[in-house]
Amino acid sequence: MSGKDNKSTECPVGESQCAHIDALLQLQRDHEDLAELVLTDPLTRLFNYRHFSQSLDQELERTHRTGHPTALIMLDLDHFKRVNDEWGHEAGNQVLRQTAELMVSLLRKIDIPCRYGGEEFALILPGTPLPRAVNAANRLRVAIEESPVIVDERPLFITASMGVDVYMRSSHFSAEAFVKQVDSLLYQAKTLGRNRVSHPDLDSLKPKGQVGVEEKAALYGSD
Ligand SMILES: Nc1nc2c(ncn2[C@@H]2O[C@H](COP(=O)(O)OP(=O)(O)OP(=O)(O)O)[C@@H](O)[C@H]2O)c(=O)[nH]1
Repeated sequence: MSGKDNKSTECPVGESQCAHIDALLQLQRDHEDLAELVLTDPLTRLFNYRHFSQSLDQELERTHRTGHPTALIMLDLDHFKRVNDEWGHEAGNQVLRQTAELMVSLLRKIDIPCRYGGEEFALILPGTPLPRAVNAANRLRVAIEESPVIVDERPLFITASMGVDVYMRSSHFSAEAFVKQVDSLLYQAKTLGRNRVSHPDLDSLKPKGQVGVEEKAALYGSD
């Protein structure tokens, strides 16, 4: 701790044990705990819908400012109702927690994994072109498929379906419309048989005519 920090926790009346400072530090801890509670989902410890909504707005604004694309993955566990029905609600909760842990371990520190609701997750990947987001989604899909949850010493296998798309500086629609678009790709993944990642075809995304350097980087990455 620096001398400056020490000074900030000195007792205002010069006593070695200071009730005022203790109370202030406790208040600060309570405030941090509350802030975390407001923004996180208690079951999975991922960010909750409120934080997702705020972060997506911020990241899309950043995309407009900097030109760096924002990718969004919407993920839904497959046949989760069956898991609950056949293995019990607590086993279902265990699956949700393990899926969240896999997300955190496979994503970058700057990515924003959120529990969107129920068995649906939303992952914001700042500064990520579409092919990289699709790779990340597929890595996660395979990890989920290959990591059964152990319940009473028995393996419970689960799979996930995902939709992925990217928001670019040239995208002029709302965050809500973006989520809806990615959600419909997720729906497509479900109807195509589940345990898959649906995304726009890169060729169909190609802008007509000359492709700008920035747009090219957003679509394909800069390397
Ligand atoms: N254990 C547990 N179950 C949950 C939680 N939140 C939602 N669910 C369950 O998730 C299930 C979702 O079921 P559906 O929406 O029918 O979807 P599904 O069975 O996954 O089917 P598809 O999405 O079409 O593959 C329901 O049974 C909900 O009760 C939770 O926090 N814990």
